[in-house]
Amino acid sequence: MTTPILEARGITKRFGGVVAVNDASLTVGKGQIVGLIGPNGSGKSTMVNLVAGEMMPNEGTFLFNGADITALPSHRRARLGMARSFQLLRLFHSLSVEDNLLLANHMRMKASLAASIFARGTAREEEERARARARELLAWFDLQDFAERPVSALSIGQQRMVEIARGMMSEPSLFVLDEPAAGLSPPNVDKLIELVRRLRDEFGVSILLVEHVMRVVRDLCDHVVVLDSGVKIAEGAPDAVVKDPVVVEAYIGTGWKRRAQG
Ligand SMILES: Nc1ncnc2c1ncn2[C@@H]1O[C@H](COP(=O)(O)OP(=O)(O)OP(=O)(O)O)[C@@H](O)[C@H]1O
Repeated sequence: MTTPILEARGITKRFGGVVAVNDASLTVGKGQIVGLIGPNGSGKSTMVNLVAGEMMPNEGTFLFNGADITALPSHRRARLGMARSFQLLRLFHSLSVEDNLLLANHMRMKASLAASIFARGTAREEEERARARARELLAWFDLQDFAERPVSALSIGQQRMVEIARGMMSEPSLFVLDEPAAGLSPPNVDKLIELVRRLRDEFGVSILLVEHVMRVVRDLCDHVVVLDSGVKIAEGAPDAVVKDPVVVEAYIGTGWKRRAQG
């Protein structure tokens, strides 16, 4: 295991009587792609929201690069180097692709406006730097021909790329991807796999990946954590984890063991 970039230790989150995440721990090593899987309602989205700081756990600790970030809200975590994508894309559909990237940067700047202006020159210089970075990223994502088009004119596969490109504007060291393959056609799933691998290899971004599409998990992940009813029931290498009887039973939920035992 490489040095951890993210450690979730003993995380519990309750919603009234529902324990959505129950004393769960996971670690993402620097440069790793770690998968978070589990049946519907097992607590994956809740864990992602907790990691991103959009909600607070009832118990447990989050460490980012060894520092305790448990009490930090999402914008502070973003400034430390965390980005996330959303299951339901959060793009501005009537704005151009490039403006979506610039707006992400603008919102981040606003959170630390004075600091960024005094430390890094004028707002105009900052804006120009952001535009150059947006163009570089759009080229990297092979979206340069769509820069001026409204997001609404793009396919769902392209929109997912735009959302990931937008997250990359802040030069994150950890990217949390929430079901990036949902709704994609098989060729677009292939493209996504290739792109996520390149994100890690070329930018050195560590990735926490929530995904239902097992091909993506098996192809990409160095390590997989499985939740069921909020509890971590297994973790390990993807090929071993998907064959683990405990995991199979959690997914099919029909007690195949009972049948096997007669
Ligand atoms: N805001 C909330 N208020 C009350 N209960 C919630 C809330 N968010 C999630 N839950 C409950 O917590 C449990 C875990 O839900 P969560 O959405 O995290 O699961 P999931 O693994 O992401 O599911 P899916 O794969 O369907 O997206 C479920 O029982 C869900 O109903």
